[in-house]
Amino acid sequence: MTTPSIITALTVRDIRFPTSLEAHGSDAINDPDYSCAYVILETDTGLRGCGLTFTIGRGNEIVCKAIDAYKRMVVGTHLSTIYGGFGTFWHKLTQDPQMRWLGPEKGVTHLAVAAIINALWDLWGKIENKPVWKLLASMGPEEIVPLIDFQYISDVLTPEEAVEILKKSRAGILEREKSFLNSGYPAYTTSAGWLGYSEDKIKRLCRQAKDEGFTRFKVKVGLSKEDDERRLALVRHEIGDQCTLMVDANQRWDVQEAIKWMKPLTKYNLLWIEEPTSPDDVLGHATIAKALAPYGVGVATGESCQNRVLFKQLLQAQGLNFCQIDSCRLGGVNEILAVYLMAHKFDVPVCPHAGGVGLCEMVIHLQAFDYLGISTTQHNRVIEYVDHLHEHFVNPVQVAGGRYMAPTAAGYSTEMKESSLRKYEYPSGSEWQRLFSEGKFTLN
Ligand SMILES: C[C@H](O)[C@@H](O)CC(=O)C(=O)O
Ligand SMILES: [Mg+2]
Repeated sequence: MTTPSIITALTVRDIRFPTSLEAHGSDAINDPDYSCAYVILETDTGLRGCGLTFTIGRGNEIVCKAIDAYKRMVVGTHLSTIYGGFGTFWHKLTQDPQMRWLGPEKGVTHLAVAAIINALWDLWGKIENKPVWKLLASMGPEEIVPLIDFQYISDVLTPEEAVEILKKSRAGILEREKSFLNSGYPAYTTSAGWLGYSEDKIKRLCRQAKDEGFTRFKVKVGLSKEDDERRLALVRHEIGDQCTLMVDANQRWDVQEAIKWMKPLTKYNLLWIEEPTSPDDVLGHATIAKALAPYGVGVATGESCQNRVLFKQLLQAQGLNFCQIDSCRLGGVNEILAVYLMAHKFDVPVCPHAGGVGLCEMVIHLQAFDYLGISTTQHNRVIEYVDHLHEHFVNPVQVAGGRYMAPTAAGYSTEMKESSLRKYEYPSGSEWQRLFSEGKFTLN
């Protein structure tokens, strides 16, 4: 293969799936149509890198527009400039002296950066003919650390400390890689726990997931105390006392409301309450974590945590017991590595968020590298799995016996099938045209 040398084009496509029709992904706050702003990078040799950032429908067009605004900083750039100084290139995107005003490093512009960075990692894996987890594992500490922008986190983690952590963690990496290739990584499922599902559907999906080997389940809560009690009693009965159960409120409560709401639910032996309050409320999370600790319930958060700086504060304030990085909310792999290293330093396990489209495909690469080269353990760590939309990917995630299998294809597993892109591009795709004609959706 001729190695590409320059990015010649960046295309972005608005891809949406009508998941709200069957309440897939529903929770106390969100009624999602799982969507992605999908980026295709083309190079001078015809090799393509594909990336995405996740949204839940309306507003996806705004993220696509934001990605367009970054085109000028990507198209025409030599790959040696990007991959030879990835942390510097990442900083250039996120600190552009005008685009920065729309953030900084949060919201639509940070989602846009994530999609571009994810596409660049997919391209890098394809150039090196390695899955991204293997690409990362093949890099030494002195290659990993320059990928990261340490601005605003150097009071907690310096490049020198990061090198020391990575050097120490390399011991045994080959044995851990063999173990990962043989037995993958433990998962939990949220697919039985969406808030809009009927009790019969929840029962059926719990049984199905248990038959498939899952022993960890997450259930949505937060709309009605009575409904939460009924649903948790049902799920705990279906899965039995030996299985692990977590709940997720998707930012529904105020701080004291969260504590009051959760106390009676602790009888269901819950591992964590996820997003109990605003993702911006660091001290609120710390108050909830302290109040629920005597009940043995941890706090998990991160899927809406805007950047490494907020994660830094959550870790400093002991506002989370489980760190849930999201492959598209942060600015892609480079920033996520910073959060993994900080979480390791604070001895907080990372359990990636993956409830969306394409997220499962990415987080297995990230969590595999945490196991191989950062925390070096799978203890108290688990990756979320949702059983939606994997059929639209060229290299979909593989899960068996309640465990993710190691991806083997080169890249970041983010490439989608052209047939799916054509069907689900919004609003011109054939599926959307059909849904409009049937009156199931109106063009908003
Ligand atoms: C809107 C999404 O489906 C959200 O509910 C996912 C989530 O919070 C999770 O998977 O955790
Ligand atoms: Mg969640």
